[in-house]
Amino acid sequence: MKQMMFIAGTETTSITLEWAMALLLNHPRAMQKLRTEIDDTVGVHDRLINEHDIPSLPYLKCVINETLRLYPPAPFLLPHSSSEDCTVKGYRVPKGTTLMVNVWAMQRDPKLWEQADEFLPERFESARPAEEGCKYAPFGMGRRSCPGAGMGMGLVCLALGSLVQCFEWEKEEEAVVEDMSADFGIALSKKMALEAKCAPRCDVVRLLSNV
Ligand code: HEM
Repeated sequence: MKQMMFIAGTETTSITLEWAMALLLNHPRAMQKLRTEIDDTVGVHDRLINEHDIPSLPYLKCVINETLRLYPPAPFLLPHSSSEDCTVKGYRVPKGTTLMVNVWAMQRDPKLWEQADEFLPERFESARPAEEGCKYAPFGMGRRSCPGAGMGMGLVCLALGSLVQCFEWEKEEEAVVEDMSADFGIALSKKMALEAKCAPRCDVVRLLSNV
């Protein structure tokens, strides 16, 4: 069980972080808006962002929700199996059928989302992910949805928030950052591993030594 939680919890969070950083590097206005929110709420020099700051950082959550919409780390969720014969919208599903849910397609469906392929974190400012019904499900749905959703969001918030709070970021190689193609499999990873340059904006060593 411990091993399963480790596997399920590490790749999903690291993949989300990589996509989020790539999206922010390609959208400097969003990067600046996020940095301003963190600077205004947490500051730059005195302390590192911590879990108590997360409720006061709505745009950080919008950025992560929008990243999970465009690049859900588990694009087909996990395979499920019907426990009974049933009929769904006229389709007969015999007991024992393996069911895959294509959340990647649902979350980019232009019938469900305006400017579906665009990175617009602001779309989550008014919408609450839990109220988006079946069109937004990066953690799955129902009884077998991700038990680590809260922890996963918290980890990505802290990791992304720290990277933006502590460093100035620049693209290393335009082509690599701008190429947002994905490797589709059980996990949706970035085909070209992200490379970026960073420079400390605050006394990172002193701040980290206080952790
Ligand atoms: C951004 C972070 C994460 C994302 C996007 C994510 C997403 C998912 C998804 C889509 C599923 C399958 C749900 C389904 O098939 O309906 C799942 C299952 C699971 N996740 Fe996560 N996850 C994340 C983080 C974590 C963390 C941090 C942990 C644990 C520490 C975790 C533990 C698990 C476990 C144990 C399952 C299997 C649940 C079952 O089979 O009933 N996940 N996750």
